[in-house]
Amino acid sequence: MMGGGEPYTALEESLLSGEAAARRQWEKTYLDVLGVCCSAEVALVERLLAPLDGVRAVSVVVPSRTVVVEHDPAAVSQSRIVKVLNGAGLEASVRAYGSSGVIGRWPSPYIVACGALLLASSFRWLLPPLQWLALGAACAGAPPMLLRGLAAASRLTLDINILMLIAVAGAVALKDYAEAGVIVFLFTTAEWLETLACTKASAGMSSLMSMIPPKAVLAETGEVVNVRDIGVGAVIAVRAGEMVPVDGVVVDGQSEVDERSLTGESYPVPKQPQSEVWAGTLNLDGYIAVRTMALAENSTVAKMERLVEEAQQSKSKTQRLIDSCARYYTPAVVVLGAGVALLPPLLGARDAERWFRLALVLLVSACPCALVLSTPVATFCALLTAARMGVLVKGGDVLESLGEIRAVAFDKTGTITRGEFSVDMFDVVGHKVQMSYLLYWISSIESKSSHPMAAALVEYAQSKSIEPKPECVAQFRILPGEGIYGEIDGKRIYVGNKRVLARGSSCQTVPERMNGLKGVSIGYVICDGDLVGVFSFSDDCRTGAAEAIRELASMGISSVLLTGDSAEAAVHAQQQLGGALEELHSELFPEDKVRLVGALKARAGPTMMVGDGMNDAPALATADVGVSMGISGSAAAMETSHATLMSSDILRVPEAVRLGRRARRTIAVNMVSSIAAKAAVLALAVAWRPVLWAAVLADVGTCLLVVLNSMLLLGEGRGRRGKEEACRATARSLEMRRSQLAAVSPDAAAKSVGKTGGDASKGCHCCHKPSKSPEHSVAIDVRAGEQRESPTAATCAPAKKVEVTGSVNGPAAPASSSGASVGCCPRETDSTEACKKMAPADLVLNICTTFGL
Ligand SMILES: Nc1ncnc2c1ncn2[C@@H]1O[C@H](COP(=O)(O)OP(=O)(O)OP(=O)(O)O)[C@@H](O)[C@H]1O
Ligand SMILES: [Mg+2]
Ligand SMILES: [Zn+2]
Repeated sequence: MMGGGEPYTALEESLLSGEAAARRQWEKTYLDVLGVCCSAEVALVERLLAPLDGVRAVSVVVPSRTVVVEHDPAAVSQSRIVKVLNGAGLEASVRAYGSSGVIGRWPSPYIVACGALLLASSFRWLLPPLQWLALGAACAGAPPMLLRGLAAASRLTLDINILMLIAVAGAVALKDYAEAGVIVFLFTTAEWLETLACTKASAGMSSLMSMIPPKAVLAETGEVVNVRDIGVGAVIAVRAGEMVPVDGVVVDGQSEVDERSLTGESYPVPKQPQSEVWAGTLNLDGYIAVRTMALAENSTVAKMERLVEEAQQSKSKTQRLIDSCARYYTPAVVVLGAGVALLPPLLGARDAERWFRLALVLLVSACPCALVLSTPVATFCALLTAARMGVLVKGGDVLESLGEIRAVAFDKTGTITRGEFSVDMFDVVGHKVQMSYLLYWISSIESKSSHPMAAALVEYAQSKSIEPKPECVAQFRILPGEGIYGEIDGKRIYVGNKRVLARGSSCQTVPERMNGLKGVSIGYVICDGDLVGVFSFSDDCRTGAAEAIRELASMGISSVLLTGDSAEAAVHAQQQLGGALEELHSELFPEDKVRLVGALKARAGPTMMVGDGMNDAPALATADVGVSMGISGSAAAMETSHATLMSSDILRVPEAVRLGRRARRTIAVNMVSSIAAKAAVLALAVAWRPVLWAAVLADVGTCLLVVLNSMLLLGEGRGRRGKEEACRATARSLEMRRSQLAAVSPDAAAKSVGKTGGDASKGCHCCHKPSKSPEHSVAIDVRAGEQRESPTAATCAPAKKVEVTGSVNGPAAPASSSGASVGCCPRETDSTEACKKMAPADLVLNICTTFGL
């Protein structure tokens, strides 16, 4: 965990009184702490808990008023922690497992008493002694403020509670009891309202946090065990309607699983033996037995939780700026306030009371809480929204960078394309080896590689009833950007592209017939220095890839393709995309990708790189925002990236950029309005009359507005999606089933394709618009192994720069009109505009729903 305290290193652990340390069992407790309202209290919470023995890490999530404590229950119990926090008036309680966090709907008795007394005191014009009730109101509402203020003061921190108490004391000193009562009432009520507003945020957070069921059933014995106690390799039973408790592989049964919690897309994903399933996803129908692949604490969803928590801790650029200013600015204003109160009377000014009031107004206005809240609350809400739509963003910094992106570099294999290759052609060259041997060698070596092409080759061999034997392979090596090498049966074998041909064989001429092939990746097999086999692959673009690139273009973001594959394959992808990409770069080594991303950064500005493979990791790290594809993508890419798309839906890329932009705008609005409100109050005080309650209202009011405005980000992307989302989802799940069907029986798939193909020509099956999307039908045709046709439209191309680096056979194919392939459900850009315009109405709506009106 970052920020709140570092985990013990092994060394420190051993330095701890040996035995005790060894027996330590860390556990995480989630606490609802209603008293946390400002960043000032974060320091307080940390100072309170960190010194306790047995507490390893403390993290405070301000927007959802959650404190996460990692502690050893044997050394310090949950109730002890709660007691310590409540001792400082922080109103802490342990969050029950799976509960939705803060529930306090009703105002505390202090607020009620304060309000009632204040109301009664307003009749003082009838009965003057009633004015004392206002003093009573101030006293009734003050205890929680007083407790927190004292706790902060005793630790030499200056917080909002102290400032407010000074203001109340000042009002009392001026014998203005009504004002004192109003200040206390406004302050406590605003805090309560803020807590209510935060319920939404914390509900969102716990819906992320507590998806994993606490218990699981062992398949063999039927025994119910704690999820934490399940080891790797155990087989657990998951019945219909249950959550999958641990990441694993299905070993028995068949079912459909809703992976929305991870991918943000809710449609049933079919699972059968060998399919991977993830913790936190919902088994919809059917029984499956799952062999676990990770401990519960290492499951993907647990990693996600940790990331969202950590993202809260890592401060963004804007936030750091505010923090560093706040440090100087609060003491400066206290000094200034004292000066304003004392100097003019000392210099002989007549109106001492006015100056004193002015000083109090200055002090209250000095509270930076709205400004300090303006970034973290917005960041938190945006991160939560991102996570819910299946984009895991690792921190506020990344979110801010997302909003600045001017160029996107896409990897080809597995990012723009599906990464599901099919072998179109496989031929033996020469008479040195037989086909069956060749296939046996290749599939054995390839089964040690994780490249998408490897899977296709292994499958191809298996379809010819040849079983790979990876255990017979020696000296296996990956040659980045080229292919692989391995030794089997005493033969030294290279498999890969043209470069491998140059490396491994003396004959460097490409066989005659290979020159005619266009739009496919070609592979070579070299055995002991001789070319012995050639094969060709094809791979299709993902649905939505063209749409995503066009959407980026409409946002003023240019897209380029970086691939390790051949120029022909790059051009083929560009054709399938309808010429949407601005530049193509092919036959790249990993370091070329890094260089090109750097060049793009220098030329176009902040750059995003989207990739999936091992060879993308350095480029991902170089980009301003590196986005890795999918949970099933390469682990290295996921580690080095700044954000991960949990699903393979590439349309999330423009959506994430849009979210980043919205977040930046929200933060700017928050900051400007919180500064403007203070400035207005100060101007009013100087020009007219210092009104203390107005200053308090401006302070707590802007705090509340900042929170509510930030929460608009929680709804981002919801209304706009809906129907079209459902439409795309069904289309995709149909497609998936079809491809599964194709794997089992190509005939059946072809039939089903024929049917849908017919539909596609008439219109989209769900929105009934005439389908103009060649992308749609082509994808299907290719799947079924029918005649492939490129989706080039009849309209001629707009002048677009298509730059192809690397060698190309023949001139680059003309880019087809990018306007031609409109998906069946175009994303309504107009409705996005409408959404933006609705913001003020949204705010009202948000306030109403938040307070249950
Ligand atoms: N396991 C393998 N089997 C056969 N060929 C391979 C293998 N690994 C790599 N190659 C060859 O090397 C080329 C470059 O591989 P690399 O991993 O750098 O890029 P890629 O993943 O194909 O493309 P992209 O960069 O778009 O993801 C591939 O196009 C392929 O021709
Ligand atoms: Mg790749
Ligand atoms: Zn404040």
